[in-house]
Formats: sequence, C-alpha cells, structure tokens
Amino acid sequence: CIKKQRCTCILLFHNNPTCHLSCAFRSLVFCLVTALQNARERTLIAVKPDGVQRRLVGQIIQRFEQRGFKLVGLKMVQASHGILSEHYGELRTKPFFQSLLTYMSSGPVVVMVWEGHNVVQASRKMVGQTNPAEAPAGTIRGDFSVHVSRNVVHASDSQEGAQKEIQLWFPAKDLLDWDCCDQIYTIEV
Ligand SMILES: Nc1ncnc2c1ncn2[C@@H]1O[C@H](COP(=O)(O)OP(=O)(O)OP(=O)(O)O)[C@@H](O)[C@H]1O
Ligand SMILES: O=c1ccn([C@@H]2O[C@H](COP(=O)(O)OP(=O)(O)O)[C@@H](O)[C@H]2O)c(=O)[nH]1
Ligand SMILES: [Mg+2]
Repeated sequence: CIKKQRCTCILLFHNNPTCHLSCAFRSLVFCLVTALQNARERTLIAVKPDGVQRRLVGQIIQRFEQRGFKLVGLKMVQASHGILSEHYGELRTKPFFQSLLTYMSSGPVVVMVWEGHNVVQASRKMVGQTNPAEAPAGTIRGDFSVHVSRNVVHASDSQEGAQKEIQLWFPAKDLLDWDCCDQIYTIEV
C-alpha cells in the first residue's frame, strides 16, 4: 500500500504536466499518514489467570517485544464478572460461558495493549488456535498449554474487536504514546 502510494506520487509527476507540486505533496502526506496509521494499529492481549499463576507473564511479554511490537498499556487486575461478561459477550450462549467467567475471575489477569504494523493478525498467529491441541509448537498456546479451557492468553480477533476491548479495559489516559527508537528498523515508513 505504501509502495502503491509512492508510485501514484511518481506518476503524478511524470504523466501529468499540469499537476502541481501541491498535488504531489498531498499524495506524499497521505502516504505518510497511511503508513503511520498502519504502524499505530493496536490490539488487546491478556495473560489469563492460568498464565499468571504459572509465571508465564515475562515470557509472553518477551515474545511481543521480540517481534517488534510496542507496549502502550499494561495493568494487573482481578477482573469482575461484569467486565468479563462484556468482554466475552459473543459467547454468552455457549455452554462453557459460566465456567469461562469462573476461570477468568479465578485470579489476576495481566492486560496489555500492543501497537504496531498488522499487530491484530500477527498476534493471533503468535497466540495460536483457541484449542491448544490444534495450536502449532512455536505459538504461545502451542508451547504453554494443552486444554481449551486453560489456554493461557487472550488476543483480540479483529481490528474492530480490538478497539472495543481496548476501550473496555483501558481509559484512554492510561495508554501512552511514546516513540520507539528502533521503529525505523521494524517497518518501512
Ligand atoms: N469448548 C470450550 N471449552 C472450554 N472453554 C472454551 C471452549 N471454547 C473456548 N473456550 C474458552 O473461551 C475462550 C474464548 O473463546 P474464543 O472463541 O473467543 O477463543 P479465542 O478467541 O481463541 O480466545 P480469547 O478470546 O480468549 O482470545 C477461549 O480462549 C477458551 O479459553
Ligand atoms: O470450547 C471452548 C471455546 C473457548 N473457550 C474459552 O473461551 C475463550 C474465548 O473463546 P474464543 O472463541 O474467543 O477464542 P480465542 O479468541 O480465545 O482464541 C477461549 O480462549 C477459551 O478460554 C473454552 O473454554 N471452551
Ligand atoms: Mg476470542
């Protein structure tokens, strides 16, 4: 997408002699804004009570840092049934819903917001399938869990879902905008 935008800018220069510098400048600005917006995609990741009890928090954070994502929000909470019912609202009719709430409120969870290029899709791949039996080795669930009811970590499954979940768990003021000094080495801007 970034490359396409650049091509558009170049075409504007070469094919259309009437095109003004301001037109190319606008395309360039659009290109930069798009790149920056993509780089600012965010997702909600939570280490579930089993992950916290098994002292996996550090290893899970390390995987997201190593991949090149930026941590912009972090807290440890004892989640209420209220927030969990909203978080897992789409599963309300599932037979395991009550046991899911009991499990998720059985101890502290570590809730995080991670930012970066394609972070929603990339983190779902890093986490692995819902059922750890199907999650390949190398994924968090594939490496650290064996049963669907104790699968260690949560990751938002879409950009829209991520936005809702981030608003549910974090007031905007608790998310930090900060410059990551290695950003130019993880994406092309
Ligand atoms: N059959 C099941 N039995 C027990 N628990 C289940 C079952 N299916 C799902 N769960 C639990 O409910 C959670 C939410 O299910 P969902 O379908 O949203 O999976 P997910 O998106 O992979 O997980 P999460 O939303 O926690 O990231 C699962 O992560 C798992 O802990
Ligand atoms: O048969 C199931 C399916 C899901 N879950 C739990 O419900 C969570 C949310 O389910 P979802 O389908 O959102 O899967 P996820 O997004 O976690 O992969 C899962 O992580 C599990 O903890 C469960 O206990 N049994
Ligand atoms: Mg889910």
